[in-house]
Amino acid sequence: MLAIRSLSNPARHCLRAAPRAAATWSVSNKRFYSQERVAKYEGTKDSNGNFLVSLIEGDGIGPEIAQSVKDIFSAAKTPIAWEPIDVTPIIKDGRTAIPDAAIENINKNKIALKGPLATPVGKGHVSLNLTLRRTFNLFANLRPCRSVAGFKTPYDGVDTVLIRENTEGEYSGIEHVVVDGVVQSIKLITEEASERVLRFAFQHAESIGRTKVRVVHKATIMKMSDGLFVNVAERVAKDFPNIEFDAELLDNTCLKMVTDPTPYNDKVLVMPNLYGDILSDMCAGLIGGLGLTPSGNIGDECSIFEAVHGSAPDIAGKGLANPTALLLSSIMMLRHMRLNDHANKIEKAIFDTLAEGKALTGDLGGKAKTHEYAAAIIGKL
Ligand SMILES: NC(=O)C1=CN([C@@H]2O[C@H](COP(=O)(O)OP(=O)(O)OC[C@H]3O[C@@H](n4cnc5c(N)ncnc54)[C@H](O)[C@@H]3O)[C@@H](O)[C@H]2O)C=CC1
Ligand SMILES: O=C(O)CCC(=O)C(=O)O
Repeated sequence: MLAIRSLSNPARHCLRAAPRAAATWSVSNKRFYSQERVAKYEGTKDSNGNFLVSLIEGDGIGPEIAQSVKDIFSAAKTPIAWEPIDVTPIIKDGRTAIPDAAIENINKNKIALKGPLATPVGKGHVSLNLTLRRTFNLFANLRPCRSVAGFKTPYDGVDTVLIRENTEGEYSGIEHVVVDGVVQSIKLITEEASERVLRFAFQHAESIGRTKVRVVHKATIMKMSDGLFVNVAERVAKDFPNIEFDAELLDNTCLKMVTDPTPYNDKVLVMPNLYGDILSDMCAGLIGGLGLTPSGNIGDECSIFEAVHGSAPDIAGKGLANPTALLLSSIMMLRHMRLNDHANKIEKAIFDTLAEGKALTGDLGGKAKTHEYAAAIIGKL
């Protein structure tokens, strides 16, 4: 019997908020969301007609790579006005929370760009990255990963698209001590959150012209939690007859991807939270590292774009960081805002700079400092 009284406040809240998940293990036919359910951006503008975007510079290398984005956007005359916000955590009702002013700002602008936020290991405040995703119900984490033309790695032609459930699963943060020396961490999977991210995955496949969706899971072991995720996937797939659907065990996916990732180039992969976190770092390794991979946290009301990587404390403050991942995240953001011409222009300058290879940062084998690489991109706009 689960000792709910011994749980922390957030854990009690989560369990109470999800009674259906605990009680219902078979999948009903109920539709939570229509097929047309897609995140839409309707932005706010300042008096100069620029779109207002909330900016969280983040920790470690965050301010350095955010500076590159600001410089390049400014040089490219992108119609964006940044509103810097402070997400230093506060304690509200006994839980770690984002300050009200930051929440109001993101709710107003509907869109944010975020640098990495550091989380203490094994102690201290809960992850602010996860708190932001939950606060704004950013249910899908879209993580594309594509080989950079002209930059050679052992893998050619990688083009994976990974979608990660972003609000629950192994990252629900429900943990407690059962007795001394025994702790329990709960993986919470709900039919509702599974359906919304799975539906998003099928819709995304359609929107980018991919004909296959593959769910990645371990329902052989986690029969109820991953089993529910896979069951919902099978049901949602029926609404997308033009998309081929199948399922694969996570360990098999890892093996196959590091052997030859190209068979994944025609698919959208969708999976529970933790698997997506790990697999997306692995994909980054295939194309040259974390300095290159972007992501978008997509919700119905707001969306927050960020690099896949963290705060890189080992290189922070030295001007060595590669800003490409945050830059490509900001390109995803511009496309989400339907500013495609601006996105295309900056993206071309980034890829031309990488292909030329004269001003690469250290992680890509070059000697350029962050600002020198950014200057090279500006020179190609
Ligand atoms: N979404 C987020 O904000 C994330 C935050 N984190 C946080 O970041 C902190 C550090 O975590 P780590 O495990 O060290 O992972 P990390 O992603 O910060 O760094 C891993 C390795 O990749 C390198 N790297 C990462 N980004 C780079 C870039 N842009 N340019 C060049 N090299 C780069 C680092 O130098 C390091 O060697 C932790 O506090 C963690 O909680 C970690 C992952 C995601
Ligand atoms: O919040 C963190 O500390 C890391 C989270 C993370 O790696 C991610 O979810 O992308």
